[in-house]
Amino acid sequence: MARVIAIANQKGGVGKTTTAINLSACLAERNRKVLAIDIDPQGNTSSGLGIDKNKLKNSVYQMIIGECTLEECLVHTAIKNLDVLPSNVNLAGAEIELIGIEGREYILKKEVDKIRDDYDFILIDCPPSLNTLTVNAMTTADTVLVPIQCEFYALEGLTQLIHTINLVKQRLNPRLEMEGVVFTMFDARTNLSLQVVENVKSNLKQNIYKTIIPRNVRLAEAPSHGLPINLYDPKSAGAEGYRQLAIEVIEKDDAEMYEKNDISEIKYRNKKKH
Ligand SMILES: Nc1ncnc2c1ncn2[C@@H]1O[C@H](COP(=O)(O)OP(=O)(O)OP(=O)(O)O)[C@@H](O)[C@H]1O
Ligand SMILES: [Mg+2]
Repeated sequence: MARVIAIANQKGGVGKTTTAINLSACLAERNRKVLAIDIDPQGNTSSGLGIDKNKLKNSVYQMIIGECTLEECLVHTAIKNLDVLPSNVNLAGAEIELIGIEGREYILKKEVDKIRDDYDFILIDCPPSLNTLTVNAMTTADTVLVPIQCEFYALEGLTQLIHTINLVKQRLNPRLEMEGVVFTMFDARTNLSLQVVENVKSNLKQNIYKTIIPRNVRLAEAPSHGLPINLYDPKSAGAEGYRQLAIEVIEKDDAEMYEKNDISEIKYRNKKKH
């Protein structure tokens, strides 16, 4: 059954979408079946994976307001093992349309529950706010992955985010856990990047991924070609970073599954390795 990871941070421009695109693609490259869900009206995960977001008949918006099913908005990308639920600017209207609708926090979960068994990982790219769409993602998810940009204001807003995660856990999704924090846009030439990493490590009790994503211009260029980094420039430092992160995410997921001692799942995964 898929591990569902919401990629969230209400701070803008910290690398949520870049992580959603490239972690999805690097997990798919390791033979995991992946669904990337774009619930940001900016639709950058969709376009970054080569989907023409303005030509969609069905998107997450139609699914959220009940006009289509998940399967009707699913797109199989040209990348092996990788599907996308795309979004576009229409989704910006959903927030208002959902006001007063009972169970609006569970709309995404109800759809995703139908296809959980079809994937190994489902990654949800959240918008830069703690709105109904982000709450839908957290209600659907098993864990929340928080990208943190290596810059001076890195920790700003993190308390609020952790508070929101705890609220969702108490009231809507008791299963929800913190996946961990991943540092993005690390610049080895500056002391500031190093200071931010040290500061966050000493202040945060959450799991912190060992992999640190470097600042790499190839990562910024890749979306304009509609390609993830492992296809756009497989030898770049950015590709190396996201491949390493994918390995860590798989190892964490495997370790938790072994802890649960789920024999059928262990057999299934052992087969995937070969
Ligand atoms: N490691 C990196 N190296 C270089 N550029 C990066 C890196 N990660 C992200 N960027 C660039 O930084 C900008 C913001 O990244 P991204 O869109 O992933 O952030 P975001 O958190 O999804 O933003 P938003 O909050 O608007 O959704 C983009 O232009 C992206 O190409
Ligand atoms: Mg984004």
